[in-house]
Amino acid sequence: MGNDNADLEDRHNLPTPEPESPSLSRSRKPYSFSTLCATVESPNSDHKDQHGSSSVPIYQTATFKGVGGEYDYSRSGNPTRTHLEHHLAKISSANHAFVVSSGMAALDVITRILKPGQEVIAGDDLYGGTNRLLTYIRTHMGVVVHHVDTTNASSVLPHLTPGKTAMVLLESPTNPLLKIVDIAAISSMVKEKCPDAVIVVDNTMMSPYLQRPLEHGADVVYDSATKYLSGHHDLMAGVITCNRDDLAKQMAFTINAVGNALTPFDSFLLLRGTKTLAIRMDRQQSSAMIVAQMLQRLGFVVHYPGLPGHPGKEIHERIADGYGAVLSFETGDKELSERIVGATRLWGISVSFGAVNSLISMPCVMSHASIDPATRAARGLPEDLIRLCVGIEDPNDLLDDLRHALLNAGAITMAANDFVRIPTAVNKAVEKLALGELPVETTRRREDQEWFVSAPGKVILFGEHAVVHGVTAVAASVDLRCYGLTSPRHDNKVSVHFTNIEDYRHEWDLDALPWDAVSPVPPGDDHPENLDQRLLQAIHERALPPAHKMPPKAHAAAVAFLYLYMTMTHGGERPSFTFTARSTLPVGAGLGSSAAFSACVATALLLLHQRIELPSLPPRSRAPSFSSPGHVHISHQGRRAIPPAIADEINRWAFVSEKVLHGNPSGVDNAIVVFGGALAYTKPGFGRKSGMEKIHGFKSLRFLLTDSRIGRDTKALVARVAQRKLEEPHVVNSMFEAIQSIADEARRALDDPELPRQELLNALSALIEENHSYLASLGVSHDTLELIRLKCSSAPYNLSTKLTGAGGGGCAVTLVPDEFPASDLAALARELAAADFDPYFTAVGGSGLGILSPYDHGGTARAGALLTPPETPAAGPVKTPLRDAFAAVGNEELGKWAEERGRWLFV
Ligand SMILES: Nc1ncnc2c1ncn2[C@@H]1O[C@H](COP(=O)(O)OP(=O)(O)OP(=O)(O)O)[C@@H](O)[C@H]1O
Ligand SMILES: C[C@@](O)(CCO)CC(=O)[O-]
Repeated sequence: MGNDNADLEDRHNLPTPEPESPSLSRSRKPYSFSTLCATVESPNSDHKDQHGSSSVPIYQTATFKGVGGEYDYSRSGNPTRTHLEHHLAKISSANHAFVVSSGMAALDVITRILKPGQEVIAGDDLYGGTNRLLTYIRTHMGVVVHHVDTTNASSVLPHLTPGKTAMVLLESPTNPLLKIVDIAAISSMVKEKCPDAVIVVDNTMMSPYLQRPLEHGADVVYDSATKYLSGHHDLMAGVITCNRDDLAKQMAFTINAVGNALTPFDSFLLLRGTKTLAIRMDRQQSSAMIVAQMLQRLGFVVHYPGLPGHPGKEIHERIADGYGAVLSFETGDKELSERIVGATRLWGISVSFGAVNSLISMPCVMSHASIDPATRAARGLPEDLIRLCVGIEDPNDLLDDLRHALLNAGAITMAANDFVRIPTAVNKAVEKLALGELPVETTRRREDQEWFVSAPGKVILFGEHAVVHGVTAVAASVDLRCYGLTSPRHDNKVSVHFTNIEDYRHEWDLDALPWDAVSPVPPGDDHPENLDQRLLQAIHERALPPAHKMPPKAHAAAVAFLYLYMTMTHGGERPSFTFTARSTLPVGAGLGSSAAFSACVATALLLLHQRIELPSLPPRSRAPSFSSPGHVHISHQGRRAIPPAIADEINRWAFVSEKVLHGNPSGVDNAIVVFGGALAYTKPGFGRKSGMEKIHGFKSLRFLLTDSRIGRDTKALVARVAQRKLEEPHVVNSMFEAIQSIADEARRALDDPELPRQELLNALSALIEENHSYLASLGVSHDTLELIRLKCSSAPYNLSTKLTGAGGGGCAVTLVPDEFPASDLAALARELAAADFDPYFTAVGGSGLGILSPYDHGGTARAGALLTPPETPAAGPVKTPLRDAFAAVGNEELGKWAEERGRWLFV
């Protein structure tokens, strides 16, 4: 037994120390959630480690020596646990946090607030263990428990009895049906009628990263920390947070009295797990969305609040910051579900969720088996329900394994090179569709609305050409964009309209396309590394006029469009629409017009072929106020409105289009135009660390871009360099090595916060000159580019210039120092224009790919900005509210006009 004398007991009533975290007291901008997670601070100066250990030590001791110290017995208090509790209070924005031995122990502590005769209102779709404990307190403690459908906030009202209702227990989203409860609405309703009732929320499905119910009226929140908070399924723990001192005091008493506080070692493990909560959760929920989309596409009834048409989506987005990583789906047949679960290999069959590894289960036979079948049926819990808890594995592996399991179990089959669902006797999805029970959004065809997308161009500062051969390139997006608009047609035709290329139009009868030559890529799969030559040949020979009979640029663009259209087709769906492209970028001038065009085509086709699901608007709870309706660039807390998994998918398909247009692209152009900002990009397969890294400090730089107006062909120039490398490998390779050093040095300089500004600019200028001289030696400069260089470098300008992109004409980029006089810049621009060049001043490092949100009915969108309204019947007259204006608006106004159409979601 511990020392329970009154004095000590008093000390342990409120063991959570007052947070002295700099994040709370500092006057600077508060840290974002992931930073708070990763930085564990001492609760107060008494807890500073004497040796300065950077990880909180495990005080693996039951007792502490001495009298009158802060700690005496680990049941009552332990330094490792104190650190953990302080950390959890900090990330939960709570005044008090307690950690106990499991999530159920947390609920046990909370329900001990109740007294016989009092009443509890709880949801009817609760976790089985919660249900079991509530049944126990009902039968053993004389507490009355009402189960109501809390997804309908007003269902709580009839059971609210002042003086009797002591607790309202909520869970959102519910597990396993992912129903959404309006925590905020219920809280205010309860507070009004029964101000003494304690509102308790089980937040396990979300974790404090995605939802903090204390901010929405809850009094006490608990999490099973066994799940997301720890993340590794290597401990059991429960967390209780609250702001009310009286409740905290009561619960602290119970924890000390019953002795269920978390052990020192588990406290250490949990603290460690919590540090990576945000990063795990980001990955897990983006993969969950991909899995949910695939299952929905196959025709299963999927429960996931991130899917359009989910009944609680809007409420959830108001309260939470993400959709979580648990979803469930119905197959229509319990035995089929059992076969599916048994056939997975990567998805582990297990109860629980929240770990880094993915799990699959059937709630009715596992986690919810403790609820009797009749009650399950009464609460609408389908016996065939499969729950998926998505981990951090590669999403493609997860999709692949699930598809195999569905295939092996006989839930889907392969037809016309695509997976399709095999109807079951009790195919609830089909029944619901037939009965019109599914929400309109789910049933409305994508092609019946207009989709408006855009992508920026790019400027390569260092490493073009060499990047194709494995050298790192440094590049940034430019603020000139390509726009793509799809407008519905109902005549079984698909057409393209390239306004920048002689206003070229072409249409195809969908049935007349060379379908025999296509090998579609199933949704979720990657396009093979090499292009399908058979399809390319068929497109050239059977789908388009000979190249010399149409503008060559339009020919190339049409081939890329059709190649992607046909390769993405699946499930026999062939959407009929017009794709219109317009660009404020000069086409074929080295500013990535092809990559921007490719990204627009890829995005539009992924949407129309239902291969990506557009996220709805970012949750509003912590979103900044959008000063401009056109820029929902960062949704909130540094997370963006288009999730990384979707951006990756768009980037992969944009790369395929680039391959069609360019032959052997490095991938840098499409990466920049999709992800925006500034990147150091290294192509994989050359023994160097590949991938992309964000570069900071680029946005503040100013550049002048000058179009030489000499047309050139990137494909031919890239091929020329490859040929030169074959002929003189030593010479060319040593130039590539030198360019690699230039890129490395530029990155180091840009990343060095201590480097004085002037030194940075001097270093970049020297590197620009050096890089250009290697490109000239590679044979990709041009007389006009040398003339531009000469003009810029002569007095009084003295500016450094290099070619950018493929060279051979196209654009030059000139670094403009901060203090460069505006009058000189204007004079230089005049001089360049007089020599028949086109100078551009454009911002760099801005937004990447954007999609005009189709969900924004009203909001900040201006009147008339709606896309096809929801009531448009699927087969009704074709509505194309954007199309005519898009084609007609002047080039100068295009960017502004696009911005004003509504709310843009960006990568
Ligand atoms: N707005 C557009 N409409 C239709 N096709 C376009 C458009 N913009 C670019 N393209 C396609 O991309 C091709 C231009 O690619 P190219 O690589 O030669 O130029 P770039 O992308 O501007 O330069 P770089 O690749 O060096 O950055 C065009 O020939 C055309 O096929
Ligand atoms: C010339 C090149 O390096 C850049 C074209 O913008 C080609 C590529 O990277 O694909």
